[in-house]
Amino acid sequence: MTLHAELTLRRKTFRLSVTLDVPDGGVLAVLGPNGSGKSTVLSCLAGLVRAERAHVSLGGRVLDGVGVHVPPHARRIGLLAQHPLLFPHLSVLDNVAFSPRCRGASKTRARTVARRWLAEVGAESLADQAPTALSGGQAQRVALARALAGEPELLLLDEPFAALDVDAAPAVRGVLRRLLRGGPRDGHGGDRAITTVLVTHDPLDALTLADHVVVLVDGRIVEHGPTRQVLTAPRTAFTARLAGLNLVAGEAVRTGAGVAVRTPGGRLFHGMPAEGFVDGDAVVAVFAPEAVTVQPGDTRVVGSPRNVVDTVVTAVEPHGPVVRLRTGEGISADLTPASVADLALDPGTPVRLAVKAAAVTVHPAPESARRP
Ligand SMILES: Nc1ncnc2c1ncn2[C@@H]1O[C@H](COP(=O)(O)OP(=O)(O)OP(=O)(O)O)[C@@H](O)[C@H]1O
Repeated sequence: MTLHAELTLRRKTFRLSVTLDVPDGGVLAVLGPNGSGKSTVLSCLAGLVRAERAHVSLGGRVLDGVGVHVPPHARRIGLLAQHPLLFPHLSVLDNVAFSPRCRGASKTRARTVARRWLAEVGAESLADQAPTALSGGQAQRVALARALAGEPELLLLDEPFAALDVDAAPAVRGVLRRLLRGGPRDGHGGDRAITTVLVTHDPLDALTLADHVVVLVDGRIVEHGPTRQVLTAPRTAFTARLAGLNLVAGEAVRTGAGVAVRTPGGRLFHGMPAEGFVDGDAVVAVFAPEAVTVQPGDTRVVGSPRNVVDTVVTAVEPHGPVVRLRTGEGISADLTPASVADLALDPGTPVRLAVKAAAVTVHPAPESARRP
């Protein structure tokens, strides 16, 4: 079902103002720093929190509007939170059967539906267990089965892997990926994917599960678009950090071959324009930590890197097979452990960073950065 939502809410100093659209069967990821309003958006959609102004419709059915506020249980929305919150006094099977029972199914029919959904999430063998006997990953799979057994028209996922340990998360992630990407969804063996809003802190989950993403900062959407596009060409520092990219913001200065970003401190950062700019446009330069070469602070630069930054190391962190160096200019660089040892890099070490202009892409800054 197509979701359209316009939500406005004020809470002391926090103000939320968002518009979301998710096509039928689409998966929208909501990313954002702590306190940016992600959970509030889900609570409003679920009907648990009432926005001051809301227009929410699902497949044309108005859930919130002028004089309309459909209560949570009548919305046909499934919610999966970080913690499974299973009913401790019911068996696994009856936890899942609870959803169809709420929709009026007989006990026998509800249990048949529940068994089918437990099989869908690979938990059929747990049917007779008590929730207290389950591991975190098992309980989350059962909670997912319960959310889906109600045949919701919209699925809300609030950091569904956040409370799982590293061993349990991949299995639940795999189940969700399969379910969100097709598979029996409508209770009658059809293969319609369910419209989903996923709140996550993990860019990989956004990339593997969601078609589109919105980035929420301080209750406002600062970036939106196809997931891969937003995460490979971030426009805000938050998204760049999340995507593991460097971002330098400033105003455009056209140069002979390309464009440079003049930072508020007056530094020029040369790159390749992603689109046409005029001088003074608000822009961001984006480049990968692998594109940054690191030399001792007193090195003469050889070759033709257009961007040279003298700074100091602030942190040296393991990052998969490489070491990520953070520096005083907010620029990160990836090096091999051997290079870090050769260069004797520690916090406080002066370094000279170099980045070729060809490795830097310049994008327009988001609308919010243009406002005074
Ligand atoms: N029950 C509440 N009463 C008052 N203020 C609240 C309540 N819940 C959240 N807030 C405030 O509303 C704002 C948005 O919170 P919300 O939990 O939606 O953010 P979030 O993006 O989900 O954060 P996180 O990633 O930490 O879960 C924050 O300023 C928060 O302090």
